[in-house]
Parts: sequence; C-alpha cells; structure tokens
Amino acid sequence: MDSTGTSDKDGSVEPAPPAPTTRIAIVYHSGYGHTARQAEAVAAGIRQVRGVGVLLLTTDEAQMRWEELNAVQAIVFGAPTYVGAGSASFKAFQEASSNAIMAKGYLWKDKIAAGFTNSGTQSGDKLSTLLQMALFAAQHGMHWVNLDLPPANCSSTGSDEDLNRLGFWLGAAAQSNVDHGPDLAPPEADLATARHLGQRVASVALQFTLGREPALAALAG
Ligand SMILES: Cc1cc2nc3c(=O)[nH]c(=O)nc-3n(C[C@H](O)[C@H](O)[C@H](O)COP(=O)(O)O)c2cc1C
Repeated sequence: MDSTGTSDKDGSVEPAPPAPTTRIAIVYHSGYGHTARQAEAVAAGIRQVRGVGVLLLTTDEAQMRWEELNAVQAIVFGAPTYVGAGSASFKAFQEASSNAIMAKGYLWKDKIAAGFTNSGTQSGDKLSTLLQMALFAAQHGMHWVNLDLPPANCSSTGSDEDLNRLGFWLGAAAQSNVDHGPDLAPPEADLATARHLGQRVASVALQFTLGREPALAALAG
C-alpha cells in the first residue's frame, strides 16, 4: 500500500488522513547530544496531537531555512545551558534572526513560542536560558506558552521520577549527568516533561489556528 491510503481486509482503500495544517518547528542546539534527546521528546509530544506536524531543525539548519520557519504556526526553542545562558550556537541563531526576520517586517509576529533547556546540574542557572528565550520571543512579538505543570519532587511523597521534577514554570527543563552520554541522560522524567511541553504547544497552536480565521473575519467586519 502506498502512502496515500490504507487497505482493509476486503481490499477497499480508506483515504489517508489529511496533511496537518498546523505545523510547529523546533529549533535547537545540542553540543553533545543530550539536548537533542529533549528536542526529540518535544517532537514526540507534538506528534501525539492529531492534525499537527513537526519540523525539527538544528540552529545551523534553521539559518538556511527561514522561509519554512516563516510558514509554521509555532516555534519551540531549545538549547543547553552553557555558562549560565543558552549556548553560543543558539545565540548565533538569535542574532541571525534579527536581519532575517525582524528587519524584514517582524515575520514571526503572533506566532506561538515556547522553550526548553538542559544542563549538567539540577538548577545550573537554567532559568536564565528560559528567560533568554522568552525575551527573544517577546522581541519577535510572539506569544509565549508556559509549561503548565505543577512543580514536583518538593514534598515527602515526591520523587525524581515526577513530571517537572526540577520545578520550572516558564518552559521544560532537563538535567543530564555530565558523566552520562545521551543514551542515558536526560532521564525519562525529564523527557516526559519535554513531551508534555510539546503536547501543550500543539494544543495551543491548534486553538490559535482553528480559532484565528473566524476571529480575523469578525475583526475585519
Ligand atoms: C561550555 C559549557 C558550559 C556549561 N555550563 C553549564 C552551566 O552553566 N550550568 C550547568 O548546569 N551545566 C553546564 N554545562 C553542562 C551542560 O549543560 C551539560 O553537559 C548538557 O547536558 C550539555 O548538553 P548538550 O549535550 O546538548 O550539549 C556546561 C557545559 C559546557 C560544555
């Protein structure tokens, strides 16, 4: 059977589901592969929401594919925290967007945005990186979506296996032991937290996409 449909027992063909009309890009950097695992988890969360597609790009790839980024409804930013901020490669992508996107008329205005970061220690000053991403989104006129998970692992019944075990609100955080490769880190709880962020952004983007057309028509009328 080709990709256009599925065949059931009597040989009849069911039409393939329509291509997603809501698309979300993930733009991330990962020096050693740990944040890449988190990015893949965000993508998996997005794919769980029917009707939403994903474009997964490194910060280097993104700088060659601005037009594709301009066409998506949401962009999720991801970077490891290096020296208390997003990595230099992520910063290079941010700066490149100034000429490529802002100077050309704020082409990302009103897109949805969200972010995630990963680092070696439990805190590791990851909040600084999430703030950097939220400010970046604000400078582009984007709408920031938070994590929407209660902080966990903060009571006698909490554990390291809880969703949002690191207790962030602004975006998804992960922690990777510095002596573990990306096959072992970040742990499942942090990948599940990243999947949650992906699902949430997909849900919000879908609401914006489906709700926006009638809203604009009403405003124009
Ligand atoms: C140059 C450099 C600076 C780092 N600074 C921090 C830091 O400020 N806080 C922290 O918790 N971890 C820090 N780390 C650890 C990384 O965040 C951690 O190893 C992370 O998993 C790397 O992600 P990646 O494999 O996607 O590059 C630093 C690592 C490097 C290489």
